[in-house]
Amino acid sequence: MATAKPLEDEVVLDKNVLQRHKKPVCLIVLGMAGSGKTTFVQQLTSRLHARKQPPYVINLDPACREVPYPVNIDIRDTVNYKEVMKQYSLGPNGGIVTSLNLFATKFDQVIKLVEKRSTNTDIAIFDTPGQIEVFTWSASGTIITETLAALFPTVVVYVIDTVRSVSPVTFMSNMLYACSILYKLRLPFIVVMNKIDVVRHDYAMEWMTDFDAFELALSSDSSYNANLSRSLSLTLDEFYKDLTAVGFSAVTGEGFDEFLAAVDAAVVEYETDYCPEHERLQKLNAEAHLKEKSRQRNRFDADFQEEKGSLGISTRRHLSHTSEILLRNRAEDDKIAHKSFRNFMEEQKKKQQSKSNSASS
Ligand SMILES: Nc1nc2c(ncn2[C@@H]2O[C@H](COP(=O)(O)OP(=O)(O)OP(=O)(O)O)[C@@H](O)[C@H]2O)c(=O)[nH]1
Repeated sequence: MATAKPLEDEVVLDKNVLQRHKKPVCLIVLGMAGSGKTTFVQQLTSRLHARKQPPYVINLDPACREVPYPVNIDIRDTVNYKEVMKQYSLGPNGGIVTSLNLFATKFDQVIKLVEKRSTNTDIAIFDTPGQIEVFTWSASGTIITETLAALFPTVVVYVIDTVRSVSPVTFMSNMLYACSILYKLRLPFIVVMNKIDVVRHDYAMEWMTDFDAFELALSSDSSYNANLSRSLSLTLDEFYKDLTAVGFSAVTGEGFDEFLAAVDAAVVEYETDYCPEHERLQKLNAEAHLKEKSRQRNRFDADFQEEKGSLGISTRRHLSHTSEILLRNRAEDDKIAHKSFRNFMEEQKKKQQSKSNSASS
């Protein structure tokens, strides 16, 4: 398992993280409700401000009552979550999803604003809704994450409550969730073990590196959940190996330097692993798109040729039939016109004759 080592010289760290990129590093903060995401963002923001490196902060939680940090973009200024619930007759979670969807349609404007700050902001922080699945498994969450990752160095920060995770089964649930997000987003990932001012995170670090220690923690539990956690722990071994985890206290700020070092390493990972993979996938997508386009064109051409053949005969038949009718109609019309003209002339003749008869008598 990778743990970020705090650098001794803070100035060197700042140069590494903050000067290598012309674009800000985007941190997407995720975590279960109550894990401490908002307090974490608050702590991070105030420390960065104290260093005269104010971050650009975006709140993506439409349902939060108040934001305890200076926020640059707030979803609540764009979407009224309660109004959305009322208008679409939705419950709280549906309201959050729909609000996020509405906000995602304007995300290009957020991107422009973050880009504008590129010269004087090194970190952009995105605080997400407490209902984690609303962001991680929604279309808007995916759109937001993928758009950011395509344009900026982007890192997922997964906040875990160290106090609640002392139970091995809860710890395993949290890790499974982290694993599923990592494999879904495939972005550099940092696990922040929060609240270390209450419970140190050493136990969790040990469980991730030593299966026997985790097994021992579960030994008194013979429930189905415990057995499942035991076998899952073996399965997650590979995941743990590449995972970066840092202890943090969102209340005291302990772990801040270690966290920044982890961000620095994650940005390198973004450049060396994510970007080439992203480009490779984009190339593959473009190739597949071209292939599909040419397949459709060939199919259209083939269908057109086929139709042209059969349509030619029927069209000719149709045309000759139509012209026959037209010719027949015109002849009929001529006949009628001719007859009525003859009648008219006859009548005129009769009128003329009767006039001359009366004049002579
Ligand atoms: N002792 C201690 N308490 C913390 C820490 N971080 C957060 N808390 C407390 O944990 C509770 C939840 O914190 P929040 O920051 O609101 O958590 P959240 O994940 O944003 O919660 P949601 O918005 O519901 O998702 C609050 O009472 C915080 O004061 C920490 O590092 N140490």
